[in-house]
Amino acid sequence: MRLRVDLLPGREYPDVVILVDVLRATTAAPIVLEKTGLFVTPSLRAARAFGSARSLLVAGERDGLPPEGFNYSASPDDLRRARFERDVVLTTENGPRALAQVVGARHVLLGSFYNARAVTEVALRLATEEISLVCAGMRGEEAIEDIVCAGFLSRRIEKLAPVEVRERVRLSQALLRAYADPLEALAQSASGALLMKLGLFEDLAVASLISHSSAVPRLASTEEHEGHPVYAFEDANRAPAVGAP
Ligand SMILES: O=C(O)[C@H](CS(=O)(=O)O)OP(=O)(O)O
Ligand SMILES: [Mg+2]
Repeated sequence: MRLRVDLLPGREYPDVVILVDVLRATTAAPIVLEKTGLFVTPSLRAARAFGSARSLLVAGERDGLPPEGFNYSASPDDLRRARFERDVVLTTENGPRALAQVVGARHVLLGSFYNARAVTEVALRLATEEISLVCAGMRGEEAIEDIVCAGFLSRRIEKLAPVEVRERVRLSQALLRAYADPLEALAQSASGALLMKLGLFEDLAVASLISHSSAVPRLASTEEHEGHPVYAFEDANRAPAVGAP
């Protein structure tokens, strides 16, 4: 089994992808999915239209803040406290765009520090040839927090199973070692700086918590809404096993 890290999305993915967008999409996703159904889209327009067509709650951000008319922001701290009466459609700037680049993989999972143990175990259960940890990045550039998290997840996977490791796995693990803890890495990242400027330090604190959720968002289906993709997720830890009767 091969283990790879991509600092940004950008190739064909044959088997299992763990998409990593620590600040904040793939931290928010398991938090929502623990409580209700989850859809993700890169498009603000599609989020609004799909949300109103299906009577969903709309969550997300642009420039770190919830767009007008949204029920929730992308804040993991707020979402942890929320009680959802309906399913949620989430749109953020980087994670959903990165998602659009990995949907060809056999299995697409969303991972972060927050669901680290669960997502690595599910990835190992599903994979037959390769696990790719794909960092979402920020506005097309590499993001420290995603690479450090990829280092963390790859180290866990290496402890759990024999894997053939590609060079960038070592690179991500070296970056992981450069920080005393995940929170320090998050605080030094561009996304972290933006969120702290907005007074959202608690989001960094929540995003650096390790294995607080056993929810593993797995891409279940994709549909078009007004010309934009909308991705439906299920919890791989609750859905029936692949191939089960
Ligand atoms: O959740 C977010 O706020 C980020 C945008 S930023 O990096 O904080 O500006 O979106 P994401 O898609 O989760 O990277
Ligand atoms: Mg991000």
